[in-house]
Amino acid sequence: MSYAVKEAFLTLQGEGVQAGSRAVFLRFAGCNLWSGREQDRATAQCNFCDTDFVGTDGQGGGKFADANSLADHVADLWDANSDYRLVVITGGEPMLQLDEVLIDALHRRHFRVAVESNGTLPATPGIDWLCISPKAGTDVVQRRGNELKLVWPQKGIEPAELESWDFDHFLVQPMDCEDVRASYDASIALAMDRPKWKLTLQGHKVVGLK
Ligand SMILES: C[S@@+](CC[C@H](N)C(=O)[O-])C[C@H]1O[C@@H](n2cnc3c(N)ncnc32)[C@H](O)[C@@H]1O
Ligand SMILES: Nc1nc2[nH]cc(C(=O)O)c2c(=O)[nH]1
Ligand code: SF4
Ligand SMILES: [Mg+2]
Repeated sequence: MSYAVKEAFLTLQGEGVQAGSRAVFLRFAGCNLWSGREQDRATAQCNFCDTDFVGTDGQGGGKFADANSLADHVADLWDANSDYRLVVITGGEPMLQLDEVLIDALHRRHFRVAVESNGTLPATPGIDWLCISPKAGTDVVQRRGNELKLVWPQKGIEPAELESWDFDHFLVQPMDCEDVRASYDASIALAMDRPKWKLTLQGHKVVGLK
């Protein structure tokens, strides 16, 4: 299978329980909840996205003919430092393209494979670290993983109803928007109110990383 990659780059994971970890980010093009066009944002199923995932024109992006060529590209970005290899596969929605052939190819190159997904598609087997971030009004079929990351506030989601899902960590992440102070306050209130939830911040934005 071929893969459409918006961008791929080396950075530190900015979000969630693995925040601070050196990682190659592999951002697939395309999403099933928004076209990525600004004129469609208001009517999209997910309308607060902070990411450009349209096309294959970003840094380190392109079309890759097969899993081995894409896994080689990821390994090149990691460079000579060989231990603790981590790739974070995101998007867009990575489950539209991620298959077991690619996961196997990354494992053969000694990567741990982390994935960020909206949970509306079943997770591909073989993922080492799965983060699911539910979106209001969507049918989340993937209710098991390592971390559940709720962007907050979102009308139409009740945190209490997510607490029976099978995750090791329940995280609340302030929505980046015009009134980010209000998102901080709402997220602090949730974590103070419901001790199952931990506050996570988008650290890469604070320190100026991609
Ligand atoms: C761009 S999404 C790509 C992966 C997948 N489509 C998803 O939504 O989980 C990566 C992460 O950024 C989060 N995110 C997107 N827009 C955000 C915003 N405005 N503020 C905070 N987090 C945001 C998503 O919820 C998700 O956890
Ligand atoms: N540094 C950094 N960490 C991230 N964690 C999740 C991200 C994403 O866009 O999926 C992201 C991102 O875009 N950059
Ligand atoms: S599901 Fe993820 S990639 Fe798609 S629009 Fe929402 S935040 Fe962006
Ligand atoms: Mg991001």
